[in-house]
Amino acid sequence: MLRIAVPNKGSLSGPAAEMLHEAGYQQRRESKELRIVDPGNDVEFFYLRPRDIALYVASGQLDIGITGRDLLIDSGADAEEILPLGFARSTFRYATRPGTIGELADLKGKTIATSYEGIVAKHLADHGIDASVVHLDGAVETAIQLGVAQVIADVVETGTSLRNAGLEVVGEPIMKSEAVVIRRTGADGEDPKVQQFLRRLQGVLVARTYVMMDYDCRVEQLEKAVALTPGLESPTVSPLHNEGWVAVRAMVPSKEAQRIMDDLYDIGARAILTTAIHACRL
Ligand SMILES: Nc1ncnc2c1ncn2[C@@H]1O[C@H](COP(=O)(O)OP(=O)(O)OP(=O)(O)O)[C@@H](O)[C@H]1O
Ligand SMILES: O=P(O)(O)OC[C@H]1O[C@H](OP(=O)(O)OP(=O)(O)O)[C@H](O)[C@@H]1O
Ligand SMILES: [Mg+2]
Repeated sequence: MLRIAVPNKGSLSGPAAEMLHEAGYQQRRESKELRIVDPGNDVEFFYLRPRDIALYVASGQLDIGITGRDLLIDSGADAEEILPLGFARSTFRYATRPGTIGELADLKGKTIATSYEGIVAKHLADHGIDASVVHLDGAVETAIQLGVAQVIADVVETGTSLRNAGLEVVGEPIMKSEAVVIRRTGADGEDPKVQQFLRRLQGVLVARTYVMMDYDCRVEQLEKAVALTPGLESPTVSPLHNEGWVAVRAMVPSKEAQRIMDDLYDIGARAILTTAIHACRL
């Protein structure tokens, strides 16, 4: 039975459970459940603190886990990313009061508050900057106002928390993060159970980012039309009853669907439809 770690709280937990549900796995019914078995899929889910997941996976007790890339790197655990999942996207950045720090080198001698000591210590060491790091559990933005630090290093998504605290970012992002599937470093990459799990999640990712597009066009316009909708491998082209016309079917990225429909219309395609993809295996 495949043993999988899933975040039990925080920004990762809702979207992770939703993705697993879309991939056909049973999920817990209430947030106090710490472990469930899905016998139909031969999988056992353990609901753990996101920050602990890399450690459990590195220990070899659990086969794979879902966590944040930033949490994985911060943990220093012997685990590696095998599939990015596209949710809980964020950057990790230094921030301070406007006008206090111009560039990275100005961090020298400062005290930096963060919940991600591992990432910050490594970044400072890589840049040869000698600064102190103070660990806080959360609400790090308030540390400057309360005099615990002159600088913070924290997760930034919309920037609202920084603005509300009257802070501005310093330098470029230290890293970009999103939810990722991880496994123990060097674990068997061919394990069929793991491969099947990854294919299911990849199917959800594709279903979320592509739509199916159908349209009719004149045979003379087919090459131009196919250039607009090349599909993932190649579009399906079927004859229509009306001579000189064909029906075309191809997957297109959802974000580009409206532009592609305009372009197809301009070259004479008609009856252009898009439909959602609910699941797929590529
Ligand atoms: N506002 C946010 N937007 C996107 N991702 C976020 C946000 N806040 C945290 N994350 C991501 O969530 C993961 C941290 O999850 P964790 O549960 O430890 O913290 P949290 O979501 O801040 O929850 P809490 O602080 O309430 O426990 C990291 O990968 C981080 O990048
Ligand atoms: O750029 P934003 O969109 O404002 O998002 C970033 C904020 O979200 C998270 O905080 P959370 O609400 O989880 O509280 P915490 O700081 O206690 O973890 C993170 O730690 C930042 O503070
Ligand atoms: Mg938080």
